[in-house]
Amino acid sequence: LSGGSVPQGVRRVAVSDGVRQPEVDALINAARDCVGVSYASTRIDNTRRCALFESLDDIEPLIEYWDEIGGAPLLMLADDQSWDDSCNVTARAAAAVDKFAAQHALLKSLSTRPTAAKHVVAENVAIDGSYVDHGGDRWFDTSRVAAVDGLVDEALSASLLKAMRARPDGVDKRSWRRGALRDVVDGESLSSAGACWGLSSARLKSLYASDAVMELQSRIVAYLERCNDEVLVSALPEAALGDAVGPIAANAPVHGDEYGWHIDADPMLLPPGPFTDFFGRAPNRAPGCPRFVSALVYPVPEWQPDWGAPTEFLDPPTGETIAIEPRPGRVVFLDQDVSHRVCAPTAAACSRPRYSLVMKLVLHAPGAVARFAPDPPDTVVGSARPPADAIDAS
Ligand SMILES: O=C(O)CCC(=O)C(=O)O
Ligand SMILES: [Fe+2]
Repeated sequence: LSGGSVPQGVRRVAVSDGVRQPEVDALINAARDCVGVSYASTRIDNTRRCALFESLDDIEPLIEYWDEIGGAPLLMLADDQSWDDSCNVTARAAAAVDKFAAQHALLKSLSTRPTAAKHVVAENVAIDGSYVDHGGDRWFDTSRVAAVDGLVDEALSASLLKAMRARPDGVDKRSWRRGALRDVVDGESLSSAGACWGLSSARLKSLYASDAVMELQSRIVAYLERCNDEVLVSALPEAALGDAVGPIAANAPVHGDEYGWHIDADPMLLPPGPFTDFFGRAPNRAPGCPRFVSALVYPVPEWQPDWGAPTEFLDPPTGETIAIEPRPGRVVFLDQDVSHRVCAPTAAACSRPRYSLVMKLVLHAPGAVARFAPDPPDTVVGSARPPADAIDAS
């Protein structure tokens, strides 16, 4: 423990190098105002931006206070012990960081099973291009949407449909309800992107635990592991958007429904919480930062082309759109910050719902951008066509 001895009545706070000195000063002021204790700072090594407070029983009020005064995302941790000179504060901080991650399922990897399933990347689209400034770097960024066929076979489709209590010929009103929670994030608030048949959160919870969904998830993870040298795939944790946005969603659009554009989530727009405290706030696809990806499946036994109901994607700068056809066995991967919408089935589909199941994933690739489709994309929509200077730079 560096910094030597401190005066009576003063405790220490250990801060990692990622926290600049003005922030350390602000933190000490906040602690004085909120906890009523004088802190002296000492530096520690940790790759996370974090601050560990000596002998502090309850850090929650300080975290709330920090958010209220608009402090930047910072992992604030409390050590219930006081530190004597033999105390290895760096190791104590590392243990506290790991404990926090485990508590909030921030880096919990999903299980994977090797599968024989052959897959084909049927659509590989770049959309919504723009320059991004982050952490002193500037780059041309595009979102990706990819349709992968063959990951889901007929047997898995059938068991997914069963687990969803989904009847192919019409919505089963004992399990499905109108205007069920639509887990979309519009700017900062949850909003409705159209009334849709959906499942209650209790049903979604048991659906998420079903063998069929676990099998689907493990195939998706196996695919993502094949796409990346090194990747940790986790389910969207409650720590990111609260318990209103779970790791799974289910939809049953029928003819006559209307839907608006929405995004599933944007890591740059997350509310303050354990997720942002731990990872900070970074644009989706920033290298080394969490990538929010949805994996969408259509577990329908058959779907005729004239029944319609594609998932549509929007390029906001140009207004161009691209439609991806629903197909049994297809998995559509999309960046969660891409604007998209459900299209209702045509009259030809009669009362048949075009079911979809959405898995919300967070991909972590150390130092890199986690991938879910090969580079380069096959289709480039609207603003995703790189400007000449972006090509020059690469
Ligand atoms: O079913 C679809 O086409 C898309 C569903 C969707 O975007 C969602 O549930 O967030
Ligand atoms: Fe969505």
